[in-house]
Amino acid sequence: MKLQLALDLVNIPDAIKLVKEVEAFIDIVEIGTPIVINEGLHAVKAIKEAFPNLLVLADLKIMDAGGYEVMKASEAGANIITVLGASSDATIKGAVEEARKHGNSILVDMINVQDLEKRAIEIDALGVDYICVHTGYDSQAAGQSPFEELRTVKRVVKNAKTAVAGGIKLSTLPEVIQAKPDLIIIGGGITSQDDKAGVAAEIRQLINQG
Ligand SMILES: O=C([C@H](O)CO)[C@H](O)[C@H](O)COP(=O)(O)O
Repeated sequence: MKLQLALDLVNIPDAIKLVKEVEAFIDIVEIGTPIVINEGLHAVKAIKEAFPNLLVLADLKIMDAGGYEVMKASEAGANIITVLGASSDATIKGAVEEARKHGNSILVDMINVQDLEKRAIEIDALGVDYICVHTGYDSQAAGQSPFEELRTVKRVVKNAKTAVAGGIKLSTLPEVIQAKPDLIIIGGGITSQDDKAGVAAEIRQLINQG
């Protein structure tokens, strides 16, 4: 199980400062959608240059023009790029094809997909690297969590790795670990804590214990 730190509500200098605090405990840094909106792909480039040994995920949530947008993110230094599960098969196939040219990976974000089981099976056949269940901020605010959806994708996905995101914190991590996803994505559960390094270390320890 790998750990991805999601950075969403920071600018580039604060993102670098934050990653420095926890870099020993994480595998992947996510440049979240809000950062990309604020700073563009420069944020991906800056983080990759500052932390060449960490994998960088660009959370573009691509919905169309899969090949082109994956190309631009790859040129900026991203190792993993996100595409929405609700996008067309053609978009997902284009994204995968382009990612392969750069030795990169595609994570499909299943946020708000209505028939999760059916779409996960379809997407699993398209050769993507990760299928990620995700309860977005707005659904988290309405009291939702991604744990049941994680169990669904773990049951039906046979080829891709599985990932989970959406409000995960230290107290809910054991339930997530029990389902054994390949990738656990945590944003606010680390970034909004006073002792970020301490919490990240505890999270890493729990994940390592599996
Ligand atoms: O993808 C995300 C969200 O849609 C904002 O872009 C977050 O990175 C993801 O939800 C993880 O963050 P937390 O929910 O704070 O753990």
